[in-house]
Amino acid sequence: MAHFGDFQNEIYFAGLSGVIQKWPVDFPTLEKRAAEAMSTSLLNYVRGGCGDETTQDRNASAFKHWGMTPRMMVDCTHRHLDIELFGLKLPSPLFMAPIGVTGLCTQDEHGDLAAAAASRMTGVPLVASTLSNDPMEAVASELGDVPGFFQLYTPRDKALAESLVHRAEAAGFKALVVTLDTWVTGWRPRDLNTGNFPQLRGHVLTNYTSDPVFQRMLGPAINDRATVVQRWAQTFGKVLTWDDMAWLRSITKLPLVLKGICHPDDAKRAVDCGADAIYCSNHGGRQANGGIAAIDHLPHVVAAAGDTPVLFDSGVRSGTDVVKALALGARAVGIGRPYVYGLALGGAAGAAHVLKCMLAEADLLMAVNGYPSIDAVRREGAVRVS
Ligand SMILES: Cc1cc2nc3c(=O)[nH]c(=O)nc-3n(C[C@H](O)[C@H](O)[C@H](O)COP(=O)(O)O)c2cc1C
Ligand SMILES: O=C(O)C(=O)c1ccccc1
Repeated sequence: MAHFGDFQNEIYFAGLSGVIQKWPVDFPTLEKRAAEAMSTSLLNYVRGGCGDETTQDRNASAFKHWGMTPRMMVDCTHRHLDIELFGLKLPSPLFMAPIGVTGLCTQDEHGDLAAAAASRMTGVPLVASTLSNDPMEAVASELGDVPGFFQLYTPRDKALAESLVHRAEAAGFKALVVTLDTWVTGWRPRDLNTGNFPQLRGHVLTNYTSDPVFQRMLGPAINDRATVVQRWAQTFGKVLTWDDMAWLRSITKLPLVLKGICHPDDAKRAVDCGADAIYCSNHGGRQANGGIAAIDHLPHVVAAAGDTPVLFDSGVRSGTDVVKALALGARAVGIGRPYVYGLALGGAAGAAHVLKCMLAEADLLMAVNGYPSIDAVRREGAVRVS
């Protein structure tokens, strides 16, 4: 696995000496280039959010309202970006958020394997989505020695839910991330106007069709796409309440992470119910419109979570954003759309490039800010500017 110093050599020092990267190093150019490479329908699905996209726009722009203060006369020759999470030592605080259509984002439609390969190339853990073109076992094996986490969309059928979780454990995933905010899809005008929902066209359902419980539910109809989609839609989104926590806790020994928590009281409740980590996120502004930016929720969620680690995503577009989220208390920081655009442009290598740029920028910012470690970043914090 490459070291950050290598990423600095590969991207930053190479740039200083006149080497031009194959793919952009900044998000706006990356998105523009990816938009040229992707089909309109896939681009709409990935880029879009809910309603008039106010929440989604706020997610990214709110990072500008947080500022950090540099410290001088600190030896930052060597920075330490490693973190501990679930007893695992991770080389950096970055992770890849679960994205249900990564499978469709490469030419060969094996984008889930490409995302896993990018994880292996960079050491940045992947949270593998339930919605996948390749079975989770294949994704896990592509990760090599880099730990991966499995994201669960909890089916209404409990036997199916338990089967997916047991498969994730057997495949070697190191944590279970249960997404709470998407038992039903948000109001997404771009997709509604074009009738474009990849899952409802039979894509990314391989974790279901490869599952023995789902196969039993369907019988011979497992080979009939229309029936698969219909049964999937019937079972997709269990309405979870706090009463389900005991059941969720009972079906796995893996660390349990609750994704989609934005309210401090929900964070407290999650900790009381035995969650091992809180994942503060508003699903990249794709579920509930009219909300405040996820990064503005983060400090309150962190305060409420106490010693329980808080993961964060939604709106992270640069290494600077990564450092700000850490300064506001996140233990680990996830990115969504940026690595998907990398995948669309250059497969595994393209996604790895995006991750390397994030890490190289974050590392360099820590160097010039006089923050030698993540502890130092957290200690210095970030302040809200009007
Ligand atoms: C195209 C797309 C598909 C997504 N699919 C999933 C998913 O399958 N499971 C999940 O928990 N979150 C999913 N998300 C939400 C991401 O995990 C993450 O919360 C969000 O993308 C972070 O925001 P960002 O894209 O602004 O970085 C998806 C997001 C996008 C853009
Ligand atoms: O597109 C998404 O954000 C997503 O996660 C999803 C998953 C299943 C159904 C609808 C949306």
